[in-house]
Amino acid sequence: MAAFFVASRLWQEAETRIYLVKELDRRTGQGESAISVDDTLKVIECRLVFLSKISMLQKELDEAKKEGFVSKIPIETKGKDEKKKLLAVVGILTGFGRRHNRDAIRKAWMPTGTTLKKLEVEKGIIIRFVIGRSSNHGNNSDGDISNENKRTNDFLILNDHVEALEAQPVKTKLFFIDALQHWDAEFYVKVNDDIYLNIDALGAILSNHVNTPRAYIGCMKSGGVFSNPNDRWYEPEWWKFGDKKAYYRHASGEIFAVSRALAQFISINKSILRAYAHDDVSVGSWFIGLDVKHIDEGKFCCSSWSSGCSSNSSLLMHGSALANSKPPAAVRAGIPICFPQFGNRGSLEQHGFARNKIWEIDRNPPPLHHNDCDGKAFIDLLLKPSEEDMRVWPNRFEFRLRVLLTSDGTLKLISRVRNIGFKAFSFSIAYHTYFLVSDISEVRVEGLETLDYLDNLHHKQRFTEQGDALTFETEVDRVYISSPHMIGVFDHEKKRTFLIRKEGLPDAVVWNPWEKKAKAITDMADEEYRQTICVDGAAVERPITLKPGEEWTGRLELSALPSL
Ligand SMILES: O=P(O)(O)OC[C@H]1O[C@@H](O)[C@H](O)[C@@H](O)[C@@H]1O
Repeated sequence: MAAFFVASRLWQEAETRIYLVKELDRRTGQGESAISVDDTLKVIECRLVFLSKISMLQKELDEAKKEGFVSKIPIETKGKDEKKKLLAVVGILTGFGRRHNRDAIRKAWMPTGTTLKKLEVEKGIIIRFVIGRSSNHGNNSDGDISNENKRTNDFLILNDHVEALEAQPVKTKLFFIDALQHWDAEFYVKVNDDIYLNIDALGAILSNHVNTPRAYIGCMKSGGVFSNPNDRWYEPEWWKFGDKKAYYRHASGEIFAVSRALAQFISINKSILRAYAHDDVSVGSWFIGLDVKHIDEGKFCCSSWSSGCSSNSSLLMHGSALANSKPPAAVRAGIPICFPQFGNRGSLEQHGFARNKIWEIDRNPPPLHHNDCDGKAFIDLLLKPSEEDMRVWPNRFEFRLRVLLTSDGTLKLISRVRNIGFKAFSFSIAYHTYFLVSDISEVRVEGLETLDYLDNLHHKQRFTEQGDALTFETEVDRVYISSPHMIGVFDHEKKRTFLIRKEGLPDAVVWNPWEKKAKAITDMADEEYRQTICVDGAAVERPITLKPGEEWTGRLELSALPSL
């Protein structure tokens, strides 16, 4: 075979040489060429080598395409340059049972309707909820999303993706691929559907990195791999992470951005990119070995008041409140539990008796939902009615409260009230949460716009909130009815947002006593009303009724994030 190749090559060369000599003579009319025949042969040799290299490369390219290493779709450049490139596509990964979260996000930070379009045109930022299909295509869940989208027009539906909790890494991958196909942007940003985002600030951060090649921006972390199946972040393939079981550097999953080049890399290599149990770790793994610029952006460190995003974040514990309070007595600080009555809506003492009691430690609580076990630091408390309580409120109950601090700094309070008596009873409840703010005039509460509220300062009359967001210039004491699951308390001066997430607590109480009332409150210094805002997850307007043996659960989650 090799001999045949050499012989035929020599024959070709001899033939070419004779042809060339004749051709050169003809063109120059001279007996000798200005370029020697040998030189010309070198040029031809070169050309032949090039041609064969090109054909080899073409073959390799075809193979690579088959393997999925390179895109099969030619990258269109024509036409796209004429359009202005977008700054970012923000995908909020959501699910079928998450309608409340979406509504809360629409109310809290995501523009809707024409404002969404305006954001796109003026700031080059596209925002969409990202969702797949149900396993049983066309069922109610898909129909509900289609209907919601007809109204809101703010979804990116991944038709090739089947929704499942464990499929989040694949969904994140598909988001990048789909978003890239739809929009040509500098960055593609993935966010969870339970975070608060300041769009302007996001735009500013991303604009700073437009010229950074292959940027991967997020709250960068590494740390130990969770190898215990009971951990929320359990990684079944923990053994792949070496003896030290430590993650490589990756951006925390709540929010992170990748530049267009990285999104393209993901799109091209989709079939060979490995998905681990969680999307943040998976994305980090895809970039190992690439020349990627990991940008640690502290402002992306959401939901964490422990990991540097807000060093002095805390719930309100005024010095004066602590100094003056002597248990058992209500503290106007922290999170007193108002139970079984809210305010003076009943015959009991103001806010019920639970906040004035010493609760016992519950050493053996009945099991909780696994999502309520994701913190290493927690305490279980138990309140049972005393004889004195039974005299004023003759209902037999057990109130179990788990107070839990998750590893990402979220404070969770999970209440379970069980009727252990023989007759039904009704109760109201509020987590009377005191937040520490820089100055009440710098504070804005979002998520309550357009809602109806009962105004405690006007005989509990019903009004409708008119403003875009709630700001404070005077005393406020209101119960907002049927409020969203998520409410944001913004502190402009501190550039910090408290995020309140609640379940089983349809109402939200907002209270600031203002100057005059503050002076009358013994455990609040005269000026402390300025640093105080209470926003409570509550069930007030419609008390909760429990029949014998029934149990009610209510959850409150508080996190502090930097307002970008
Ligand atoms: O002084 P207390 O009993 O702790 O209550 C403080 C305030 O708590 C709020 O939740 C009520 O809506 C207000 O009416 C009340 O004044």
